[in-house]
Amino acid sequence: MDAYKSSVDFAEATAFLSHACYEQDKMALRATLKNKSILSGLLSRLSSCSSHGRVCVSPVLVAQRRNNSTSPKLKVDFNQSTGVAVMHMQNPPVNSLSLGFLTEFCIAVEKLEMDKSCRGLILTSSQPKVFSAGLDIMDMYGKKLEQYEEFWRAVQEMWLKLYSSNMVTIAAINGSSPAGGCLMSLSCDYRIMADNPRYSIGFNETQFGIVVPVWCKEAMTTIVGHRNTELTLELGLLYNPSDALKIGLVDQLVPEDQVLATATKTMTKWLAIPDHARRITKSMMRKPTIDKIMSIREADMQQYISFISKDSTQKMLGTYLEMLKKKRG
Ligand SMILES: CC/C=C\CCC/C=C/C(=O)SCCNC(=O)CCNC(=O)[C@H](O)C(C)(C)COP(=O)(O)OP(=O)(O)OC[C@H]1O[C@@H](n2cnc3c(N)ncnc32)[C@H](O)[C@@H]1OP(=O)(O)O
Repeated sequence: MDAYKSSVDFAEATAFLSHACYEQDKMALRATLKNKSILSGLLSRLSSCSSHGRVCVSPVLVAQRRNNSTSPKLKVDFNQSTGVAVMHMQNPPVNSLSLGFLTEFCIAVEKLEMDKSCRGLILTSSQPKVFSAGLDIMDMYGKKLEQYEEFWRAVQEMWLKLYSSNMVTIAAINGSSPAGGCLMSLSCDYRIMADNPRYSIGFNETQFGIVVPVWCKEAMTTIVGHRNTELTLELGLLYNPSDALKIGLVDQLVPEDQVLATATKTMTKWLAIPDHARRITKSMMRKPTIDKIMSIREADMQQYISFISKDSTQKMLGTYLEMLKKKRG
């Protein structure tokens, strides 16, 4: 129950935040989130429900839809005639999933989710050569415990929002997508990747001494099976696009300049299926994983905080950051 409530806390906050698109408002609301007494007041006004595995919030707190909204880290183009939104990630240089980015991302997905006319979401990158570099290591390095907690809650929420979305979700992977970037695309219904051997996708975490959360392992197993998950996660493997296709980590490869067009065409095919039947089926496939994750959400949080704040973990992250920076110098 606590785990469920926590999810609603963040969902409520993100829905509320969609009224307040600017930095000051976001900071104020984040502060509010930390204040349990205010939060419980807000919660009592919130009627929460769980439908087909998707956690949703009371429409009372949901903002009016605004089309083609532009925020600093995301650009959302919503075409009302097709019912498809294209979300361009634009968090330079490498679309790392920072707390700020994840907050905006959750708000944007929540807004689209609540808009009945939006049936499909294509996720892509505005950055050259990179879909997403994964979690922002700066948010996992040298921070206070409460900052680790806030960050991890946003990571969990990003995954839950995408994985449990009622919309058809397609990842148009137009660049490298390691670690958290791979997780983000794995949460979608379909993955189309640019056929460029310079790009890579997978989970490299163990290579620099960290471990993916159990829910990431679960989600990956449902897609590429136990053996491929075992090999990828233990060895920290990143695949080139053709190897990723072979193990089923992506569904289709296309020339780089056709990624978005193919995603749009594929979306039309998916949207030809009656929504209710597709949604119920999606829920049938994903709800067991979502339920499992919800039931361990707080334990997962504690495990993350204790792991990430260890001196040995911090030392390895520091070394990895140095290595990333030296690569350029
Ligand atoms: C119990 C559970 C515990 C823990 C679970 C945690 C699970 C963690 C998941 C993660 O996602 S951790 C992040 C893993 N990501 C990576 O390892 C990717 C690292 N980045 C790259 O490999 C490359 O940057 C690239 C994405 C392939 C792009 O290469 P490119 O040559 O185009 O860029 P460059 O490497 O020069 O980077 C530019 C700039 O960006 C900084 N950077 C890169 N990635 C990250 C990141 N993930 N977080 C923060 N910063 C990142 C890099 O240092 C450069 O910075 P600089 O300009 O200051 O030098």
